[in-house]
Amino acid sequence: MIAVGTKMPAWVETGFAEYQRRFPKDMALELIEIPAGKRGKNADIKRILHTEGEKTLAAIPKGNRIVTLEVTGKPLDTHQLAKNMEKWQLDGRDVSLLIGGPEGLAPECIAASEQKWSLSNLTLPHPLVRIIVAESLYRGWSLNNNHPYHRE
Ligand SMILES: C[S@@+](CC[C@H](N)C(=O)[O-])C[C@H]1O[C@@H](n2cnc3c(N)ncnc32)[C@H](O)[C@@H]1O
Repeated sequence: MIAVGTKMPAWVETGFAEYQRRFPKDMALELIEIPAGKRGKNADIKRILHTEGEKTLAAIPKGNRIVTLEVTGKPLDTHQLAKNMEKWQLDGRDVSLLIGGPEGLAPECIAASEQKWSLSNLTLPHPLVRIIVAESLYRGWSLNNNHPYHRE
């Protein structure tokens, strides 16, 4: 997971860590935080987004599948997500899940995206998105591995 924003409040760190620690070693969830640009009164948001986008793209290991979290992306229920995860695993490439900052992802990140995943029609705060994505992936893993965490 590559997410814009650092120094998250304790509840975000705790919530994310709670799911991150559950992943098995062969499907580890790693978090790379990209510092958000300073959004002062006369901030040039376009330039800030561009810088965040460049840093985000630079953080993606070569050859990774790029999946962007976007409100306007494709919604996936838990079974569809689990199937996607199986496909990702069979394909063999690691997956970089990109989460934007206050104004969203930079156009260059959206252009590089191979798959756009929407969690809801609601615009969610980016700190919360990390936790929801971690939990959803863990639930997908539990479904694929007959782990009792996911119940119908
Ligand atoms: C506060 S939102 C950005 C809002 C911005 N106006 C936009 O439309 O992208 C910050 C980031 O959280 C993620 N995000 C927020 N809501 C989401 C949703 N419903 N589905 C998927 N990702 C979401 C996206 O990666 C977004 O770039």
